[in-house]
Amino acid sequence: MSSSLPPHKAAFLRSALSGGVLKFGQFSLKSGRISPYFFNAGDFYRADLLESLATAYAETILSARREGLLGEFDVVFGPAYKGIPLATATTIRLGQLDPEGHKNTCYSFDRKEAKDHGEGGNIVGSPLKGKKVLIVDDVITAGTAKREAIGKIEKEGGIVAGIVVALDRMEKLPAADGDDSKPGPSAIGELRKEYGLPIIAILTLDDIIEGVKGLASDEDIRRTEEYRAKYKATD
Ligand SMILES: O=P(O)(O)OC[C@H]1O[C@H](OP(=O)(O)OP(=O)(O)O)[C@H](O)[C@@H]1O
Ligand SMILES: O=C(O)c1cc(=O)[nH]c(=O)[nH]1
Repeated sequence: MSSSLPPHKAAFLRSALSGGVLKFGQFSLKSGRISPYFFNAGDFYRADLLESLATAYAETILSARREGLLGEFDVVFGPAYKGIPLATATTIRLGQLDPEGHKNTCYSFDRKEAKDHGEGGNIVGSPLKGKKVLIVDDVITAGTAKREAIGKIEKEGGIVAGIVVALDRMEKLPAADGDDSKPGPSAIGELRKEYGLPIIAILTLDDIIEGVKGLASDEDIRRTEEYRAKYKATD
């Protein structure tokens, strides 16, 4: 493992590789692109992997707070479905790593379909009214799911404080005319501009390429570098 990555990034990358969460090969993305690498946060389902995932999110959040990149928040919100374990595990870990700052931090998540019996509604966990809410999710591909989550939180009276994701793929949005050779912004860049929110990633594609040297094959790294050169966003 390259030592140039900060320890929490290196540890996260190591467990993503050992748990098969980060894979190299040939994968079709939501955008239709064929990618030589894929990161499936849904594969962090084993106790040790989930613990390392929660640690990576919590440490990234705490270090962003220390560096002034992220403001205060009361609630960690995970958009259904894959965001749900991320939000609950991150909330527990924040409380363990920084009890003074986070023993009262809450979690919340949405239902994909509103429940019309029992307690009803489409939010589970902490009420959001008047609360500062941090969204945690796995990746941002087009930004659609994050826009939807922001809409739901604001509808409940919450104030979105920022977004934390596991991976910034650093790639440009697909061009409307299908011509991917033109330069363009990333979905993360567009969301930052649109909402003026801090958006923080545990790992970027640059971190992956740097960190997997010696762990992935030269061929996988070369194909990933080629992919980065082809699709890298301008922001
Ligand atoms: O639209 P974006 O903001 O770029 O994000 C892409 C999202 O799409 C997927 O989730 P999906 O909404 O398919 O739900 P899931 O968590 O149930 O898989 C994926 O897990 C990301 O969270
Ligand atoms: O763009 C996607 O569809 C995508 C890429 C990735 O690395 N991981 C993921 O869950 N989705």
